[in-house]
This record gives sequence, structure tokens and C-alpha cells, in this order.
Amino acid sequence: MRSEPLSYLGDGAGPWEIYLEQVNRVIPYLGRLATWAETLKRPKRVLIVDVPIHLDDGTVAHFEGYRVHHNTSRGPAKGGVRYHPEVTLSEVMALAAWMTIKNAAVGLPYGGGKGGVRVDPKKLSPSELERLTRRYTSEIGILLGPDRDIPAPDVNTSEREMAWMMDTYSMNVGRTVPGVVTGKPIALGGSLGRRDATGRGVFVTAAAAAEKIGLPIEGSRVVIQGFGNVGNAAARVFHDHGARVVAVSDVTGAVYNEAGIDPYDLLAWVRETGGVRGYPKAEPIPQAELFAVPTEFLIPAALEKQITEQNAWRIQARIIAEGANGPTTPGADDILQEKGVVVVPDVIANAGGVTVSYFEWVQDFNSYFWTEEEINRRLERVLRNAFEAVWQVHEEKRISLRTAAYVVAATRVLEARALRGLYP
Ligand SMILES: NC(=O)C1=CN([C@@H]2O[C@H](COP(=O)(O)OP(=O)(O)OC[C@H]3O[C@@H](n4cnc5c(N)ncnc54)[C@H](OP(=O)(O)O)[C@@H]3O)[C@@H](O)[C@H]2O)C=CC1
Ligand SMILES: O=C(O)CCC(=O)C(=O)O
Repeated sequence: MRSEPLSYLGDGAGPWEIYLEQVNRVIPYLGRLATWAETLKRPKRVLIVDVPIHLDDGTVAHFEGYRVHHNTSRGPAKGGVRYHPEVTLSEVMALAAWMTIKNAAVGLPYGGGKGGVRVDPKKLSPSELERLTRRYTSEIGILLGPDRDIPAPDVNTSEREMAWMMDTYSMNVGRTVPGVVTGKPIALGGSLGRRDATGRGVFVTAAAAAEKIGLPIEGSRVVIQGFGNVGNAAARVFHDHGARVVAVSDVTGAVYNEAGIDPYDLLAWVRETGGVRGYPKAEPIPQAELFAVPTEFLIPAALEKQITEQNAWRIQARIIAEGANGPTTPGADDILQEKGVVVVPDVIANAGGVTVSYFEWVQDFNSYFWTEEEINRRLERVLRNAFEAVWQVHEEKRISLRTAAYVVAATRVLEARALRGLYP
């Protein structure tokens, strides 16, 4: 395998710098389209909003929110909304850019967008969260619309917040607009299968990679960082296909059982107690040891920059399937490539969520809803095709799967950019 240039970025770089480095690595493979590559390095538009709300005690609190459209050459902006105490503008810019790449890599007719509010949602009551969500939606409303920008869930947001967003937008425009948001409750035009779609897609793409290297799923070990929407769904789908989930972590701690952890049982424990810590059918391990656990599959499903130059050497997995966005730094990518670990990059591994969001959007437009079986079947087909296209580029050009995914995606985005031209 020809090696790509070593990263000049240390682990100190933020998500936006990491994204820029990923783009730099693809430019040599873009041919004539390389002249347009600067397009990928700039967000199309950025909105910073002040979100003031009354707290339950009557005082007023202000939160900073963002909505970024990274690129809309191929269609409306699409991407989730994150609530987290460490959200920053540059993080949301990177998350929006990864949506551009992801939507193009999978062939969805969308550009890339993302939103976020810097808030610790664990410190707000449900009614404070509802006021925050509604005010944020109104503030970013100038960018939203079913043919302009369609939010969805991300870290610490779920069907509940999507229902509030859909309702707020609809009240502001004076009619019900289900297609302005995806990941909604089924009763409001949500899609069957969306809740587990990202985790299911992690499984589908990891299984496609496993086939390529002759690794069976049955009996294989799986380690998962993050047991939220993505992590717990991935754990259940791997378990349902005969794999053994041996270690899981969340912010409360990490637990390990060589004989296997039943993710359904662990989920019941987490719902009751608030975290994996103290789970009685597994032993506690330090969170920092999670990535060193011997395993066939490692699924980072928490936040960015978890696999770094500091810990990549200790990873023993054969396949890493990135449930999270941006979990691996470029320096860690180089180390993993040298170790022969197959890294299925975020932009295809976690694309199951936005793929079923696309199905939801299409169903909302048609007011005609598909069965869950139909959705899962179509999801698998879309992701398998995307994986196959990326694998071919990876083999032909002898580059990492991440750079191969960027070749596929950047070519589509920049072709659209070039065809559209520059002037209104
Ligand atoms: N939801 C979706 O459809 C999609 C999500 N993603 C990406 O997947 C990742 C997870 O998102 P999602 O599952 O939706 O978010 P959730 O909020 O549902 O879950 C996040 C999980 O990560 C845990 N976590 C946070 N920090 C750490 C840490 N340092 N170590 C271990 N665990 C940690 C949280 O723990 P705790 O609950 O204890 O706070 C929680 O279990 C994000 O990168 C997101 O962008 C990508 C595509 C689609
Ligand atoms: O479902 C969507 O529209 C986007 C989900 C998302 O934010 C992501 O894929 O990172």
C-alpha cells in the first residue's frame, strides 16, 4: 500500500483543522476538479444566534447556538443538531463539512449542514429544554425549510426535540411542514427504522468490510465507545447477528465481560440508572483501557478526536467502524494504516442515519409511508453500494478508505459546483 503524506497536525488540532487535513489528502486525486477544491475548505454560510430563555426559577439564561451550511451544490443543507456543553462554531463547521462529504459519498441529493447549542442539557428541565429548542428553531428559522435546510437529531437530541422543532417552524410559517425536520416521532411523519438507522448502518458497513478481509461476524468480539442512539443500536444489531459485545463505555464509565454483554439488558440498566457504571453482569475497567481491549470490531460512537496518536498504537481491533463523526485524528489514521487496521470512515459508516432521514423526507413529501422491512432493505442496499464504490477506489488508487470516500464524494460535489458556475 502506498502511504499518504504523514500528518503535520498533532492531536491538539480541532475538528475543523482535522477536516481540512482530510481535504488536503484528497486533492492529489481530484484531477481537473482540484482547481475547485477551495470550495470544500470554506463553509457557504454560518449563523451564530443568541438563544435567551426563561429558566424555571424565572431568571433569564442566554445560550449560544449555530447553524452552518457547509455546501449546497448538490441540494438543500442536511444534518443534525447537537446540544453539548463544549459545542463551538469550528466544531459545527467541521460537522457540517462532514455532512457534505457523507451525503455525497452515499449519493443522497443533499448538501451538508449542522447545528448546535452550547448547553449542558443534563442541567435543564424538560420544559427549559423545550423553550431552548423552540427559541433556537425560531432564531435559525431564516435558514430552514424542507427545500433549504433540514435538521435531524445528533448528540443529546432525539425525536422529542425534532417534534418541537417541526412544530415551531410550522407555527412560524402558518402550516404544518413535516419535511422540515427528520428523525421525528412516527406520529408526526417520522420514518420507521430511523431510530436505529445509524447503528444499523454501522453494522452493515462493518460487515461489508469484514467480508472483504474474510472475517466472520458470528462469534467476533465488539467493543463500543458511547452507548447512546448510535452505540446502543450498533451493539444490538451486532448481537442479533451473533457477535459478542465484550466492552462498552459511556461518560459514567466502562464495563467488560469476555463472555459477552447482552446489549438489551445493558440498555435496560442504563435507562434505570443513567449509565453503564455499576452494571452487575460485567466488570468495571478504566475508560482509558477501552481501546486496548482485544477485539475484532471497535466502534467509536461518542465524540470527535477519541482515537489519537496517543492511543492508536494500543488498538488491537481488525476493523474500526466509525459510528461517531470525526473520532480519529489524521495522525492516528496513519498509525492505524501502518498497523493494518481497516478503518471504515464515519462518512460511510454512520451514513445510515441520514440515509433513512432521506427516506423520511421522501415519505413526508408523498404522504405515503413504507414498512420497516422495506426501509431496512433499501438502507442496506444504499450503504452496500456506497461501500463497494469506495472500496474500489481504495484498491485502485491504493489509498485509505477515508481518502477513497473523499475521492468519491469530493468528485460529486465539485462536479456539481463546476457545472453550476459562479454567478447568479
Ligand atoms: N444520532 C444520529 O443519527 C447520528 C449520530 N452520529 C454521531 O454519533 C455520535 C454519537 O451520537 P448519538 O449516539 O446520536 O448521541 P447520544 O447523545 O445519543 O449518545 C452519545 C453517547 O456517547 C457517550 N459519551 C459522550 N462522551 C463520551 C466519552 N468521552 N466516553 C465515552 N462515552 C461518551 C454518551 O454518554 P452519556 O449518555 O452518559 O452522556 C452517550 O452514551 C456523535 O459523534 C454523532 O455526531 C452520526 C450519524 C448520525
Ligand atoms: O439524519 C440526518 O439528517 C443527519 C444525521 C447527522 O447529523 C449525521 O449523520 O451526523
